[in-house]
Amino acid sequence: MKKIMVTGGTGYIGSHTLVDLIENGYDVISVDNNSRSNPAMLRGVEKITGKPVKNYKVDLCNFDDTFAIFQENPDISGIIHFAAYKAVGESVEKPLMYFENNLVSLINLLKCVQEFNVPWFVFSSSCTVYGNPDHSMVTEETPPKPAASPYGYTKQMGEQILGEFQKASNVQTILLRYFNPVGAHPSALIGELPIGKPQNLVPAITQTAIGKLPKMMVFGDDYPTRDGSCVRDYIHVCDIAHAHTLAIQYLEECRNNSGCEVFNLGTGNGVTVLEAIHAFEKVSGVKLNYEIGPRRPGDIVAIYANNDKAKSRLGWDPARSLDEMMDTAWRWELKLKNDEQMFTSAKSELN
Ligand SMILES: NC(=O)c1ccc[n+]([C@@H]2O[C@H](COP(=O)([O-])OP(=O)(O)OC[C@H]3O[C@@H](n4cnc5c(N)ncnc54)[C@H](O)[C@@H]3O)[C@@H](O)[C@H]2O)c1
Ligand SMILES: O=c1ccn([C@@H]2O[C@H](COP(=O)(O)OP(=O)(O)O[C@H]3O[C@H](CO)[C@@H](O)[C@H](O)[C@H]3O)[C@@H](O)[C@H]2O)c(=O)[nH]1
Repeated sequence: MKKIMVTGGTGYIGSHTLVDLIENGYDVISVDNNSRSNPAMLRGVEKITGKPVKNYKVDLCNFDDTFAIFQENPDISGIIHFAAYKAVGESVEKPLMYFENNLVSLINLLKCVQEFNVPWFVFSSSCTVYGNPDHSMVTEETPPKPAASPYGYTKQMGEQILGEFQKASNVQTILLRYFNPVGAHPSALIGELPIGKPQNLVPAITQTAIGKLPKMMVFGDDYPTRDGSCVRDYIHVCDIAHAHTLAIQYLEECRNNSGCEVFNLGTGNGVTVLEAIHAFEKVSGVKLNYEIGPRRPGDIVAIYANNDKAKSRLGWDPARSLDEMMDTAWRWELKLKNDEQMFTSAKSELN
């Protein structure tokens, strides 16, 4: 059984990917310092899969502690590197914190990859690398534009570091550019746990619907789109998670032609903010208290994926609908309300 190290395994996408890897026969370990997540998330992973999962509570910016994990696990076949800070606004306020955390952790990991001859590496990138594109539909060949934030630069630089490292080391590398991951596992045992006031659309919707937030704001309805609100490519987190298993299988079967390959992970459908809200209202039966506000500075007008490459090369089939995304996000929010106790008590484990 191949062993995969998942960094950021107690986070949103990492936890769903642990489930998918285990269900597809991989042995996993997680490395997460819980700086942005709740350790209780792994209990959900264990409940779904029936398997215990070990998390190393280590800051990947600490080289010695990171190295020690590899010494203990010299049989790691691949790394899926999710661990990073991801809040765009915070990155504008604290750029050094973002450059340090997201880049030092990556470099430390790559030094260990070199030392321990780990053959496969999968990196969490983002459609943020395309900036505000000239055409809304982007392919992997669409040239990256200057990033809109320090966070975006960490993803662009991460891709560049990996591209150069791959040429020098021959480590088989895949860069996955996620569009907008949303929703939760259908069991409602794991999902997204935003820290503080949610900045992203779907958690803002579900927290408003449940009454944690009094109302939500639609950031602008005067864009040149079909209803004036911004267009994004929302993609179910379980479909994103499965793409990682497929990426590992792709590397395992030596189908990686160039050594460092990029894949867009989106559904290929552009959805406006208002369409997303209406889909939520339909599946939940809850009328959302929202109002139209001003544009959010830095927002991209419209972007969605051309996902042909991931479909044809990885055999990926992102089949879950917008309704399923909203339904699972809502059921997770309802579950959180009931299980608040579990997450509050688990919070005492944080740091
Ligand atoms: N969620 C999105 O919308 C989205 C979109 C595009 C790309 N991404 C990228 O995908 C990855 C995962 O995102 P997510 O939504 O699961 O985020 P998340 O915040 O839920 O998970 C990231 C995890 O990394 C951990 N972490 C951060 N720095 C660490 C460090 N130095 N050492 C050890 N652990 C550390 C955090 O505690 C957290 O559990 C990130 O790299 C993010 O930039 C996310
Ligand atoms: O309360 C809210 C929150 C969001 N939006 C709008 O909803 C859309 C989506 O916003 P959001 O969920 O914040 O996603 P993005 O702005 O597309 O950014 C996300 O998706 C990018 C691409 O994956 C990642 O790089 C970023 O880290 C991640 O925050 C945008 O038009 C926002 O203006 C609102 O109208 N009201």
